Amino acid sequence: MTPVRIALQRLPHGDGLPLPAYASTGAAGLDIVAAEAVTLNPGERHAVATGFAIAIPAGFEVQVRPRSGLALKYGITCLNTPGTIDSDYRGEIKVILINLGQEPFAVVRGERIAQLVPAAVQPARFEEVDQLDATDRGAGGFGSTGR
Ligand SMILES: O=c1ccn([C@H]2C[C@H](O)[C@@H](COP(=O)(O)OP(=O)(O)OP(=O)(O)O)O2)c(=O)[nH]1
Ligand SMILES: [Mg+2]
Repeated sequence: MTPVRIALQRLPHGDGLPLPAYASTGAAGLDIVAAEAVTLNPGERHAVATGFAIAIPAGFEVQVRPRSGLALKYGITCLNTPGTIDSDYRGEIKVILINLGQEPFAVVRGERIAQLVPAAVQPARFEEVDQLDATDRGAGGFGSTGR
């Protein structure tokens, strides 16, 4: 599939850092690195700078997702996962990391901290009605089909 082109502007503190990049041929996400060094104590969160801003074409979004290795080994994840980058956002991309582990975690500048997954957006319009159509499930949810 032809990749969608996303313009990227490097910010001064992003100097020398690699661009978002796929770590393998079939990777879904492009890994992004921290533009700052910060230590997260257990339970602490921080919007980690990436040193770049982007202009996503209309009709697309970019999701910010955690890396499973950091989550499994250190309890480091994205608090708002998946983070949503709107196509009209022109500020710096930040990664809201939280340390759910037991030990302090040092984010090193240049270390891969998350991944970006571009996705098509389906616009919708909510229309108020008096009655919804009936289904077998009805209002059942939250474990209604069993554990
Ligand atoms: O992980 C994230 C999530 C969001 N953003 C930026 C891009 C996004 O377009 C903007 C707003 O994000 P969101 O809509 O999730 O947050 P909000 O609390 O609704 O803020 P706003 O009122 O600015 O939309 O913040 C990031 O840089 N990283
Ligand atoms: Mg919003």
